[in-house]
Amino acid sequence: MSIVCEFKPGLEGIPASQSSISYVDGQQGVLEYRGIPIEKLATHSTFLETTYLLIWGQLPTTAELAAFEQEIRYHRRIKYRIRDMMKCFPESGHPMDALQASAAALGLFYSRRALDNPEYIRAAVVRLVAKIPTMVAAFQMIRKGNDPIQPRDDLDYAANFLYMLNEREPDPLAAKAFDVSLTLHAEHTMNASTFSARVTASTLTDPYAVIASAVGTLGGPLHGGANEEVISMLEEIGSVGNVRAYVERCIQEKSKIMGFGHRVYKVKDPRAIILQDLAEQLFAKFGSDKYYDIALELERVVEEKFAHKGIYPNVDFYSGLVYRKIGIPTDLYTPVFAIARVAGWLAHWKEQLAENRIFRPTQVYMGNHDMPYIPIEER
Ligand SMILES: CC(=O)SCCNC(=O)CCNC(=O)[C@H](O)C(C)(C)COP(=O)(O)OP(=O)(O)OC[C@H]1O[C@@H](n2cnc3c(N)ncnc32)[C@H](O)[C@@H]1OP(=O)(O)O
Ligand SMILES: O=C([O-])CC(=O)C(=O)O
Repeated sequence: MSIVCEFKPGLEGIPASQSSISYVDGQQGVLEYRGIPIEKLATHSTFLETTYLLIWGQLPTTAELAAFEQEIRYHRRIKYRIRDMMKCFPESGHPMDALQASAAALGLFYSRRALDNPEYIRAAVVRLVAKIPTMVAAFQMIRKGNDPIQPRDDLDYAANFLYMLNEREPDPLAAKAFDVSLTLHAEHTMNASTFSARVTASTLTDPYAVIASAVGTLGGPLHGGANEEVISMLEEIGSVGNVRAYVERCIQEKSKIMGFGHRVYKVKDPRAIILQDLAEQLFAKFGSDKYYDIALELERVVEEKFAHKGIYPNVDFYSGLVYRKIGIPTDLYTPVFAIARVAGWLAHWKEQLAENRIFRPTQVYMGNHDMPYIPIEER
């Protein structure tokens, strides 16, 4: 019996799972993790506390959080074989490709699958949350010709990453802004990379393969890769006076304006509002950014031209301006997004395992039937 159902390109509006991890109301601009509004988490929580919330379903007690933070600290280091492997990567390679390969390589060391054992799940969560930032920072050091910087146990998660990246302790405001940005990027319902993670998880493969497949999906310019593209676009526009002509050219050529539009949000992304505020706090302390005025004008002109289509800044629009002020190189913006989204991917991995059925959708076949086989000499 064949079931006839309507094909929806990009599976728009089709539920791919039941989930209690996060919630988005795209008309009202609401995002909640486990029912808690993102604004509250950005103000009161930390990335590691939020990670715990996403993965284990409730906010940790003081003791639970301390134990989790301690485990993460303990597992931050990466094996020398992983560092040596990274030294063989071409310096010109994109850091997202380096991260995908390195995440997959973790499976070589820890691939024993005990997916029904909560201790195995916790160990995999801890290793991935702890080691992904170390791998991102290590590739940055290695491609500059330096040895990776060892993590520092006296620094918290965000400050330690910035330290490993720049070889100096970050300013407290920069570290705080980075931590908030990680919280904002940690999870977002059934986006492309999370869907990819859940499909991979549903085959009961190891969690390192799950994360590697999600990293590969996040990198595309229509998804997490847009944060890097936004800065290239602001560079190309060059001045406030060029903004209108740039938008008009995009309309004429039917090309996408990076950092705008979203499958779910039809208003300004609530995370973009918080990121813009973070950027302004950083500018107030460390001086403004010449691209900020261009970004503001771009937002104004896009709203004028596209409000009827519900196209507003998404999470990728202002994040790059925050990262630039913190001193993160442009091609690390998407790996930094991945550091955060690992939390959401792992929450979905765990949720998928709890009620697993392998993903195996169908297709609408558009080809021919019963075609003749034409011998090669007659073609
Ligand atoms: C973390 C994240 O992944 S956030 C998203 C990051 N991606 C970007 O910023 C890239 C730019 N944005 C886009 O490409 C899209 O808005 C996406 C991929 C985010 C969402 O795509 P979809 O839901 O498939 O929307 P779709 O591409 O069908 O666009 C719907 C309409 O809005 C227009 N539109 C959507 N986004 C944009 C944009 N950024 N610039 C110009 N027009 C746009 C489309 O041209 C289309 O117009 P039409 O109906 O007249 O043909
Ligand atoms: O939800 C989406 O489609 C894209 C995404 O990951 C996000 O906005 O964080």
